[in-house]
Amino acid sequence: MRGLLAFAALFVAVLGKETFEGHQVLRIVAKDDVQLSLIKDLEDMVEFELDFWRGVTDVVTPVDIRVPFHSLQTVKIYLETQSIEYSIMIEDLQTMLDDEQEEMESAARDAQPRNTDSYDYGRYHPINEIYNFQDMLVAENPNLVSKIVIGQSYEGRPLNVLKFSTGGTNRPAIWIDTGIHSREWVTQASGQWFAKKIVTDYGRDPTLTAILNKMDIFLEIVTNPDGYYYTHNNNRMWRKTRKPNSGSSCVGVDPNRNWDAGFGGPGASGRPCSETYRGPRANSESEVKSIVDFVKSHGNIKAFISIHSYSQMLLYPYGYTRTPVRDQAELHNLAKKAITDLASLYGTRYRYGSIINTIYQASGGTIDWTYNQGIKYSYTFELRDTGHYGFILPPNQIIPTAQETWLALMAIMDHTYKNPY
Ligand SMILES: CC(C)C[C@H](C(=O)O)[C@H](C)S
Ligand SMILES: [Zn+2]
Repeated sequence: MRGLLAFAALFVAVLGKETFEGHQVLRIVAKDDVQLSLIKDLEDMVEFELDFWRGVTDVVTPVDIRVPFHSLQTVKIYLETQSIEYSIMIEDLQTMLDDEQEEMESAARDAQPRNTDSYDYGRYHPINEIYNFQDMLVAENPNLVSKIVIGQSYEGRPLNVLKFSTGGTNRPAIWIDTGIHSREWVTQASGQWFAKKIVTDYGRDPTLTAILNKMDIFLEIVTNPDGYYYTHNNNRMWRKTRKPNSGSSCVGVDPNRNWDAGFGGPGASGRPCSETYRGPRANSESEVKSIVDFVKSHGNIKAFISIHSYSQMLLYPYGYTRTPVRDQAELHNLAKKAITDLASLYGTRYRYGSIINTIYQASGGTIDWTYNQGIKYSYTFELRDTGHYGFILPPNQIIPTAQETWLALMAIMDHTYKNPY
């Protein structure tokens, strides 16, 4: 096995594509708070190179950790000697990634779609295909869709935002972003489906038509383009931006810890090698600063929805403090309505609540900042699944995920439309 891994390391060195032979994802369940803190201690054992797919929340919520082969035995002994229960959620990550790659390669051999009707929404697309999709959608719907570039990523890729508008000037608006964490592929895929759904349903669905006759919708599908490109070409597990950190060999900042809301407080890391590294200062990442500048210059955004995966949760502020938001009751009730609508399609069950009470403390987060900007209807989704596949959700779940999520989005957008403020 070690010989194979040495070869894999060589393969990475030569072709620059990280492989994950022998990596396992462990699902760890703490019995009590003592065990929970022992699990949390693993976060600081940097030599294990652990990747927390789902962080420490509370005793009842499992923690999912990707453990590289070289740390597996030590980590399992650490858990077993403390009688901490764990199961192996993914036996060999590379096997799953090989299946995913095979599906993508066979689909990529199909002819390139000539329009957004023949575009395959049921598979994962590389960044150039998503950019082409955006341009086709705009060309096909010139009276409804336009593309604005709100900035550039660190590596110089355009930060494209699709604007859906039926006229007016600076109308009250709804913002949706997907893919700010690049490895959460079901979100960018769902974002493409949402874009097509909007142009398909306008003029047909009375609720959406009413919304778009009075409000605009902004949709940023590839919110972290450098990271997304990197997941396709170098490291499928990449989450952060791709800007180098001075003084460190580790690259990237967590773009969901880089906002000026409780920035630098508990719930983010000051270590550049951490997956939740907050960055040297708030808005240090152009991918974040570009949205900040857009929100401030627009000044009339009424709902802000940032879409992640996985865990099946609908979250509202705050993440950085236990202080409830002023509009907690309304946001809680709306979240309940939204997840009820979501579940009505396929029975997918979501948890909901404030970030800090439902998942874990997270500082410098997107929707904490947008809420503090006065955007009352600020939500974070965590799409499918609850961990069986995690970030490697099979493509046959893309469309069902997008369809059910759309029902929740419509609930939030309709409420925003009917409750102007
Ligand atoms: C609001 C936070 C807790 C969401 C979470 C994260 O950024 O860690 C994503 C689900 S990855
Ligand atoms: Zn995320």
